[in-house]
Amino acid sequence: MSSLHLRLPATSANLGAAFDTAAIALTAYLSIEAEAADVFRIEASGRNPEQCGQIENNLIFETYKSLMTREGKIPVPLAIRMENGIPLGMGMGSSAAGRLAAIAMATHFGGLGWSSERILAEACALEGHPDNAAACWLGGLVVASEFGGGLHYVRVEAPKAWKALVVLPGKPLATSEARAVLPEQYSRADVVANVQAASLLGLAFAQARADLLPAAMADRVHQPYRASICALLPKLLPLAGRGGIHGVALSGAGPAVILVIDAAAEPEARETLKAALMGEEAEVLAVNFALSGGGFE
Ligand SMILES: Nc1ncnc2c1ncn2[C@@H]1O[C@H](COP(=O)(O)OP(=O)(O)O)[C@@H](O)[C@H]1O
Ligand SMILES: N[C@@H](CCOP(=O)(O)O)C(=O)O
Repeated sequence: MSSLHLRLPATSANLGAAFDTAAIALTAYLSIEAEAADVFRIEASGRNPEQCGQIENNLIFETYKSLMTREGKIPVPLAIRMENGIPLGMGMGSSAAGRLAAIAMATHFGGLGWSSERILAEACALEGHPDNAAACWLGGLVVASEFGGGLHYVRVEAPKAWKALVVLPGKPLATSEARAVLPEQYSRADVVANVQAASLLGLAFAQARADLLPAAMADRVHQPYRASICALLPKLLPLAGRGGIHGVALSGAGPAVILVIDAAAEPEARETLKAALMGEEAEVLAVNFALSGGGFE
């Protein structure tokens, strides 16, 4: 059987108000070369190589095996060579990329015949929200809805003049933990504020309206509750609209924070960021917005 090569981008979900709805693909990648083998093997390099290289309880192998079994196939053991550019547990969509890789491998090695749309739908179901998986598979900025049990989405390309600085703290945070702090109910004022911001967001990206980003990336649904477990967020939120930085939001469920900046103003944005960090240890990852996702067909 032929080998399978996959290249899946990191994603930053929510972008503030578009909680569980929008995400943007970034130019940091999970690359995988997989082939049928006698036993399961992984050779991992890049970020978090120990965790990525574990055979037991590995998200990718577990997802692959459970899908194959569910579809009545014997899970063919796989040998994987992985180069991982997506930090795990930082809010950059590593689990969405990993799950999509597993589903694509089950499709290929199990001969499932699933379309690209079906692969994406399976990933959204496993993730429990469609944002990261849709942007990872399709590229660009994707707004997705699960209205009526189906997946509905639209994709736009981010303005070429914009890029992002993703600010990573030292310790990861599991998405499940960051979801557990959210309330079950919200006031009408909070919901209206988020509908306004999220509606602006898509149009601000589509029309390159950097002036709208401070308002379009404001959020009252998840960030206020996650601020206590994502220490960089309250420090960096006030930078929106200042010193070359257009908008600021928690990246996905955190703990990383994404700054949308003018590419031409990167040195100024870095200076503004450095001053706000006040010597606090953080890695700054500069990325462009990825136009292509990992999907095939
Ligand atoms: N390349 C990978 N290889 C193995 N496991 C992975 C990989 N990427 C993600 N994971 C699993 O997903 C977890 C992170 O998922 P999650 O908490 O949703 O954070 P995020 O998606 O923001 O990185 C990791 O702790 C690990 O269990
Ligand atoms: N909408 C989700 C996004 C989670 O993204 P991740 O990259 O942190 O897995 C949420 O905010 O919980």
